Amino acid sequence: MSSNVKEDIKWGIAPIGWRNDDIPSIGKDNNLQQLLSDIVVAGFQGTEVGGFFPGPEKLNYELKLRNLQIAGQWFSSFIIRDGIEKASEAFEKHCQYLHALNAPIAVVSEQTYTIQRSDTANIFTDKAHFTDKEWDEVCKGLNYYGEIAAKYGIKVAYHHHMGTGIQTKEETDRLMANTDPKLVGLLYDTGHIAVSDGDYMSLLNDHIDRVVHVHFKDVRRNKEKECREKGLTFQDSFLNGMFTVPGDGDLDFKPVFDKLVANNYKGWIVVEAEQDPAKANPLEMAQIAHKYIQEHLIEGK
Ligand SMILES: O=C1C[C@@H](O)[C@H](O)[C@@H](O)C1=O
Ligand SMILES: [Co+2]
Repeated sequence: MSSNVKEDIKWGIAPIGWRNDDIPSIGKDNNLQQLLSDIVVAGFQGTEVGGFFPGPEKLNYELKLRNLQIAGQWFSSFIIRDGIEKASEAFEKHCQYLHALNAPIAVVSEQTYTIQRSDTANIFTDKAHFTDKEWDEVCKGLNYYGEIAAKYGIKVAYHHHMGTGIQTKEETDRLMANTDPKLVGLLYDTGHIAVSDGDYMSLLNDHIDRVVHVHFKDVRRNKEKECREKGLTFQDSFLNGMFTVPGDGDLDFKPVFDKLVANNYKGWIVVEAEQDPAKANPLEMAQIAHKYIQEHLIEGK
């Protein structure tokens, strides 16, 4: 059965185009009210929580004024570094915050050993790796996160991510094979898998039944090539324009969207494109994405 596109799929855009959690100085003048109002102007239904967002009371107030919803929030997990018990305590607080926002998704990434915030590591060659014992610990911990999240009516969406121990399709296959489908879902991020592996359809095709959340991140392949040749860090790569919004880069989102719809995907698709807001006006980028989605993906469905 296919999705009913209008009812089953919600469209969001992430704060990362306005302000970047990994480099707080980027876009620091874009405040919450401005960001949320831009999202409404561009025509999206919601967003994810950014690192600078306030507590639930103030945030719910600002969201209600604009009829916006929260899809979820990134959680930096340290199961390997801190052990399952301590990591789970932090995760439970995360779920309580999401629950107060009525948000359905906890985006999880195991950040032990990640190089995504390094000032020197080459994002294309220096990624993290886990030992077999660490893999077992992460999978066990993620299953436990799934149980915690379920108490709050929330789903765990695991985010494969450049620079981390779970980046490639092969690594994501291993994660999916060793976690419980009822407890751990997959966040499919087009941009991360396209830069990691080149091919971005195989991951979706093989794990479509586990996908509970989606990030639409486009890639400028010429910029990616330049960044790869220079051996840049993750931050320098996105500041040099490696990522952009759908419709502005080289990925084809049509087969991705068609696959999701054909498989009866129900949930959020969040546009997420980290760039330098001083070079790429966030509202203009949001409008480009919205136009592309309407004209190339939704129309005719
Ligand atoms: O989902 C994401 C959250 C960001 O903080 C991260 O660095 C970005 O690349 C991403 O895909
Ligand atoms: Co993402």
